[in-house]
Amino acid sequence: PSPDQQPVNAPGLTCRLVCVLPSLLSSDCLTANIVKSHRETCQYRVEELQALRWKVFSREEVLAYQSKSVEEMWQRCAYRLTDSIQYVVEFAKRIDGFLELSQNDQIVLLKGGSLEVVLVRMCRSFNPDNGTVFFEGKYGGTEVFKSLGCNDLIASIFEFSQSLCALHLSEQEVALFTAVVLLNPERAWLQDKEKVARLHSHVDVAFKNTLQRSHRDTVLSKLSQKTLQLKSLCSLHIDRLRSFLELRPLLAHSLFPPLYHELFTDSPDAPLE
Ligand SMILES: N#Cc1cc2c(cc1C(F)(C(F)(F)F)C(F)(F)F)CC[C@H]1N(C(=O)[C@H]3CC[C@H](C(=O)O)CC3)CC[C@@]21S(=O)(=O)c1ccc(F)cc1
Repeated sequence: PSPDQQPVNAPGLTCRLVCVLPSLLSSDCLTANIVKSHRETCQYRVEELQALRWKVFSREEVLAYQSKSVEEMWQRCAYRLTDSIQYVVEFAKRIDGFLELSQNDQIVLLKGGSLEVVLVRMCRSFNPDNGTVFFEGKYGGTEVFKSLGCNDLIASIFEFSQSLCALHLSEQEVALFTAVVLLNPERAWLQDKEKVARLHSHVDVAFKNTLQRSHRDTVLSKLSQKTLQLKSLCSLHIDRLRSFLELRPLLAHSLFPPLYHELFTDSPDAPLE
């Protein structure tokens, strides 16, 4: 309301509105930016993934996967993961404020959070009705990944997807949750932690506003548990990957894409583009 129109008897209300309004506007703009960035940078649309749920691997196809070598199966997954992570890098770059962070902090956030974002995005390609995930064109259960030799990690990943699906997150909620996961100011080695914390809190407020408007506040507390599970999943991944690589020190460099090395091993080579 312009000054001459404002009701004389409610200066406090008008002032509060004027004070709150810009942050609501900016939080809605940030929400719109994050949801748009998410839609533009997922590999598959959720409608496509749901339409393909009937395409399940046959017994023969599962056996074929199980007869592959450990190396070949890790290589296939590593390439798919590297591919997905490149989409996550693009998602991050489109979030308002991310490119204003220092190059170092952009890389620190992506090294620490890209796998977590991929694991959240995975719930979109997971079918909770039969516990299968979309992989190389069809849906398969944990048995498809048997030759990886890390059944506990695979089982935990499937359980995580199953529990995330139980929250029935909308695309908007997945978008905002992955942005919150990515912009984590607690990542080690951040140069300007305060700047990341400000960006994180803007996204957090936008997420909370969105959830409150759709009466989904209960989801927030459940999602904070999910971030703890993500952390343990990722350390389990590094743990299994390290033991896999220790057995094959020479093979590793030829087996995995450079970006995979840059993100998941302490090797100094292959700068993150
Ligand atoms: N190398 C790998 C690797 C690769 C992947 C995951 C885990 C690992 C590990 F490492 C782990 F967990 F340790 F990191 C594992 F399990 F292999 F060890 C989970 C996310 C998966 N993923 C997806 O689900 C994408 C997410 C984005 C989505 C989109 O954008 O639309 C498309 C589908 C990308 C790679 C992929 S995968 O498809 O190879 C896959 C592998 C194992 C599994 F049990 C289920 C799936």
